[in-house]
Amino acid sequence: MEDGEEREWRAKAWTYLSSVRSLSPLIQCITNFVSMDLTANTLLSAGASPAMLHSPNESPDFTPKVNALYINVGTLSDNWLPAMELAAQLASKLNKPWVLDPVAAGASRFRLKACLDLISLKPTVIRGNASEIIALAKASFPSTKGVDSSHDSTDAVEAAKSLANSSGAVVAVSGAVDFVTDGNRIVGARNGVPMMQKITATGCAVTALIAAFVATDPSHAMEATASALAVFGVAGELGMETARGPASLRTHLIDSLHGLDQTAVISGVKITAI
Ligand SMILES: Nc1ncnc2c1ncn2[C@@H]1O[C@H](COP(=O)(O)OP(=O)(O)O)[C@@H](O)[C@H]1O
Ligand SMILES: Cc1ncsc1CCOP(=O)(O)O
Ligand SMILES: [Mg+2]
Repeated sequence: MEDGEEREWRAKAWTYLSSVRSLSPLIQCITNFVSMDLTANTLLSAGASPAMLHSPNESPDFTPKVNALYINVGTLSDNWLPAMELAAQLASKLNKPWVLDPVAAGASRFRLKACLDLISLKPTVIRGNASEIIALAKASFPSTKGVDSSHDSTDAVEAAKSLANSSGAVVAVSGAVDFVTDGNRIVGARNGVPMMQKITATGCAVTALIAAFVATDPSHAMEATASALAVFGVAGELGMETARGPASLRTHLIDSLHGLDQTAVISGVKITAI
């Protein structure tokens, strides 16, 4: 039987999705080439307004207008890093929420240092898979195979707490259970289906969705983050009912996210305190 706290989380998740739909927050995405399409479509289907603008020449004009910034280092190259740093600096200075996806953080020294430098610019939320969060917490190379995790999310709970405490960010570790912590509290979202790991960029897309949820309520980043992860998971579960494999799940997930109603969210979201 569900307790009052679980019920509150279900209602909260629906409130966040409804706010994204009614406010349609503008999300600046500086993200990797692999994920651009799925990320933009995920944001659109949730009701947000994505803009993949990454030139350092336009961030001074554009970043002040956005509701949140999303930075993802997936296909990092030398010339993109200054653009990411400039946008992050602007967002921090303007008190706008910004969210980091540290793709493959432990795969190379360049990537690890880039992620740690970005974290020094005070992201509101960091969302990675277990291997990425462990690499960042240990600040050690080499510790990640590539973009896919070689750890379970439960292996990274202590690393997530430690990274949240050292960075001041809310930290989310995705996996079979998505854990979210501010360094003090921890909650777990038990939504989603394993097949979501077989679609490239679902992690990138859910981090962008976190940015949209946080944009509607920047002072409750932990609640918004857990809600975004659970809602994306519910969309995955519903999409899986008619999907035949990863390719059709990708389509059905986007359709389900767009069509989620109050009953589906209230009955589907599974968030509990750990
Ligand atoms: N075993 C699983 N069961 C259910 N959902 C999962 C599972 N693994 C990943 N997911 C979901 O897939 C999405 C991407 O997570 P993940 O694969 O961990 O990120 P990344 O793509 O960055 O490695 C998240 O929404 C997560 O909740
Ligand atoms: C395959 C790949 N290579 C560089 S970025 C990228 C996409 C990673 O997406 P995700 O972290 O969501 O699986
Ligand atoms: Mg990833």
